[in-house]
Amino acid sequence: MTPKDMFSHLGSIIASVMFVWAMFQQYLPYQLRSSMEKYSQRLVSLIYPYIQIRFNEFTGERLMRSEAYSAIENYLSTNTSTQAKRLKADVVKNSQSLVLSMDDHEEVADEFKGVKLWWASGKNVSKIPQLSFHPVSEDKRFYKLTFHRRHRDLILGPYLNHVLKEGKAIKVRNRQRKLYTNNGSHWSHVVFEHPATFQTLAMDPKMKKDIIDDLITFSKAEEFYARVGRAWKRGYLLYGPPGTGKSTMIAAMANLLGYDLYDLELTAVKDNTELRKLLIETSSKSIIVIEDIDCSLDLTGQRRKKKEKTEAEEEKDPKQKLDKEDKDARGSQVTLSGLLNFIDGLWSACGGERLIVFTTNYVEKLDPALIRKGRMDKHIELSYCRFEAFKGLAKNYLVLESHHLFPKIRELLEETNMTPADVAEHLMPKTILGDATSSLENLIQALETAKEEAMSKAEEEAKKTEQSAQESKEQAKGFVAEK
Ligand SMILES: Nc1ncnc2c1ncn2[C@@H]1O[C@H](COP(=O)(O)OP(=O)(O)OP(=O)(O)O)[C@@H](O)[C@H]1O
Repeated sequence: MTPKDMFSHLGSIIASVMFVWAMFQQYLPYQLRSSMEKYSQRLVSLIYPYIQIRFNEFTGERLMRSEAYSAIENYLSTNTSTQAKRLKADVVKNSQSLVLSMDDHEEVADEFKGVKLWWASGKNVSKIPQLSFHPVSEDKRFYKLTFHRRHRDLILGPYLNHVLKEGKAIKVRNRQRKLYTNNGSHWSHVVFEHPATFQTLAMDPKMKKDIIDDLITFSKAEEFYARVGRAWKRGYLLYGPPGTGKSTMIAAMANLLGYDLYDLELTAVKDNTELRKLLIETSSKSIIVIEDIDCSLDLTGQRRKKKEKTEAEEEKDPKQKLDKEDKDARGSQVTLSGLLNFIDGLWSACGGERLIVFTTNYVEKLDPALIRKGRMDKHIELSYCRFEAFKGLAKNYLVLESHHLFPKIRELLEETNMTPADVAEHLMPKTILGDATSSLENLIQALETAKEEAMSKAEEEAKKTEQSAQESKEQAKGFVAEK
């Protein structure tokens, strides 16, 4: 039989089937037709070895958009862009990127633990016009999952859990993140769009890797925390001089994990009750940040007095002086024990993962109770810029992996304390046409000046110490002579 004959044969079979189907539709009474359809479906399901599950887009009496449908949509968005031939693209509310999903009546295959299954998207067009106050589409969309019945337990249990979890995680990754700040006992938010990432953060690469690993392990450790009966939280203490990247690192953490940020201004919180209310309102997958914890909180139970801050410290960090004066003027009765209570106890009342990050410029001033392990699990020192961190900055700012001025810079950075913020400032091109060499020369000059200043300061201090030692020696001599 030639292919042409085959097609004409097939054509006549289709024509006969269509004819029988038309007769069936037209002449059989409705009741007989529906019971025939019912029994034929039962017969097919006896022979047909596949199970099908349908997930409708809208469910319930009030026709709410189904969470399962939207999780599946997100889950399939990763598969569809590579497999499906017809895709739909949309900007979903609160999402930061275009979401691709398969178009109606498309099918994609998936595999789970060696088992193959199929997802198909479908649409029933409603024939009856609907009157509803709810945002109901007239087209009823659904996903249909098909799999062999011998894999029933695997698919209905672990696979569907995996799809829902993964789908929700994709949604979280794609959503627009928010930066919350508290105004008294209320949070208000803006869209969080800080460009800092761990890639742009200049620090020792080993230390950086260690922090990234720690964060990722934490974010995937839901089962572990549930098994050992601990609240899913982790505390980080970031300390180091101003301009060493503490705030930048927090932004990089939020970007890495896709978490929201809650910037908690403790001095604006009236008391422990208000603090509890604010913290309970934080959502899961968030980082709660308390910056400059040493200035925000009275570590002894009473507000600190201005004079406690030595002049030298204030000179070193004028921002803190201003902050503190401002805070003293407003006042807050949040106590250390209130904060500790929350960190220890109340976490358990809130589900989901949370990171709490404290920052300080003066770690030695913090009450040991606040930073002991278990409360602040990881202490991270952000320090002056050394050569490894500089290489990161040079790569980001100047797109340079090496340069003949690098050895000189290495030498100077080992001898001089300059913050990454200052180094970065010198690497910024001064003119649009500024080249890398002139930026590096600028930096060398700044480092040499800083080195000279540090040396003359040290000399001055040595002189002062010698002078006061001399004075006390003479005083002692006079005292002995008087006697
Ligand atoms: N390690 C770093 N890598 C890249 N850029 C940095 C780093 N440290 C600081 N910077 C740059 O310097 C600026 C100030 O840094 P940042 O605010 O993160 O410092 P900080 O330690 O939080 O200071 P403060 O204690 O005053 O709040 C940032 O905008 C960032 O561009």
